[in-house]
Amino acid sequence: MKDKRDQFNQQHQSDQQSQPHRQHSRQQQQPDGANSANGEHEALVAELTKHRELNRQMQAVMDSSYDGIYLTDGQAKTLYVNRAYERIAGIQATAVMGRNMRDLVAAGVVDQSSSLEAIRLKQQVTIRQVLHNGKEVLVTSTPVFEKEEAGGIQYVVTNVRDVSELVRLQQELQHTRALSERYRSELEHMKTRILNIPEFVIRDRQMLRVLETVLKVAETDTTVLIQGETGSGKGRVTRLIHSRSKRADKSFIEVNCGAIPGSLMESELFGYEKGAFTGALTKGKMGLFELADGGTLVLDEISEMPLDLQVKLLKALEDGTVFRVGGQKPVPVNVRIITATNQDLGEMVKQGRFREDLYYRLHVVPLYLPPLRERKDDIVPLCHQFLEEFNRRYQYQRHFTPEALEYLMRYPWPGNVRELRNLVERMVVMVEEDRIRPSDLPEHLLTLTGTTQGEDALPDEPLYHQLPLKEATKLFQQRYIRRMISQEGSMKGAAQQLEINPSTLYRKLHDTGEESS
Ligand SMILES: Nc1ncnc2c1ncn2[C@@H]1O[C@H](COP(=O)(O)OP(=O)(O)OP(=O)(O)O)[C@@H](O)[C@H]1O
Repeated sequence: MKDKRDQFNQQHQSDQQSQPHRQHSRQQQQPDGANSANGEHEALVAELTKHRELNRQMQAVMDSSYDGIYLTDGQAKTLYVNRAYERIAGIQATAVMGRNMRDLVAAGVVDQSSSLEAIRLKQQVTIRQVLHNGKEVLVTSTPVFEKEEAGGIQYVVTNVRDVSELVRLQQELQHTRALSERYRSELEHMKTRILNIPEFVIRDRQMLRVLETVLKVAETDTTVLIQGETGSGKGRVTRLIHSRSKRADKSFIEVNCGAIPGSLMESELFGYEKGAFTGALTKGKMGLFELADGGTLVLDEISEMPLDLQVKLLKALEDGTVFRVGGQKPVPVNVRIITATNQDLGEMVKQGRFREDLYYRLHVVPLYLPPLRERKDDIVPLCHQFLEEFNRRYQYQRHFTPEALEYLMRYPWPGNVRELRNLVERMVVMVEEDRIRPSDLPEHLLTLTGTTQGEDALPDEPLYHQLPLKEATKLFQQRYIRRMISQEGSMKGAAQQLEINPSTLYRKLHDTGEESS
């Protein structure tokens, strides 16, 4: 084949070289008056030249194609293969020229023929072929029909693409993906160890990211706003920020804005001068801002702060000074403020229930702690942590069976980590054997798994059996209070409805019997 191609090229070149000479001699030889024969002859020569040029172009295309090209006639007899085909198949063109595809399949040169299929089906066919040299190729055969209508197949043009490289790359990619997935999970495991926060159990990826941000902002004095459902760990995060900050050895003061009556909040936060109001101490009193000077002040349930006080808080944050109630001169304070809430503060701003300017001032670094049901990876490690804690405390060797853990994984945990911690403690204390099985779990947990129930939902009857009356009353109270808070939109509103004061409501809501951690 190569010889044929070279012959073709040589022939073509010599044709071109000889052409001007021949034209010249024709001009010399033509007698005058023989114009018409002359014209015809010239047209033929021009036509021939055009065809030769076209042929040369086609040859160039075939030779420079990276894909193999294989041409057969309508009976599958090989007419032509290009250089790329020789390279891909690792054979000389002469080995297949003039041979029928049926013979080549029978001889094992190729395992199957798409040209034969295209002839049989009279349409384009694509197959994957394995060549005798082991290469994997993608072969597309296109039949070319004779000009006459209903004519048979004149040629079959086959494009042969070497996909071995592609397949190898694909395998490599899969391997690399698997490897990087393994590294990623190892890295995440290592990260928790590097973060070295033994008291903080985290496995979930979202939480790891939150914790990374926490550790980054801890070193700065930025205002942090922590949002998340009740029991999701906001309190823990605030303590972590303080303990990792350069203020760690200074005061850390937490105040729950929902637990202080609005009328007292200003004097609690900013202090008062002597004689500021009836009942005020004669020498006046420092506020929490002043007490926290040099350290960290946590304003929990910030959504409960009255609007007029929000203005004063913003001013204190902007100026770094506070005015005591009844005081005239500003008192400079150096306090890092961390705020926390289980309400959607952005939504409250939209509803005009929280000042927008303060929101943006607090929102410098927002942190969102996802609810436990959205970070199920944390459930089992948290269980183990709490089991360890309570086994140590009560001198037991309790453990959950895999089936019991399954239930814990499926439960929606409306009270988040706090609820999980309480449940583990209850289980450790109440079960008879060391194994904690599904039958030991509270009924509501068994019936609620797989469903989501709002945290304000009141428990079903079965929840109470097995529980001592004191426990059951406490549980009922907490759920009832939560429902009232979400109904009223604030702790204060709920306290009013329930005819108790906000600090009692707050205490009852958080009365878990747990040690403060
Ligand atoms: N990642 C954690 N690892 C270990 N214990 C945790 C974790 N997150 C929360 N806890 C524990 O869960 C309980 C509830 O957490 P915390 O008080 O921080 O929640 P909270 O979001 O501040 O709740 P609330 O909004 O009701 O005040 C605490 O006992 C806390 O120590």
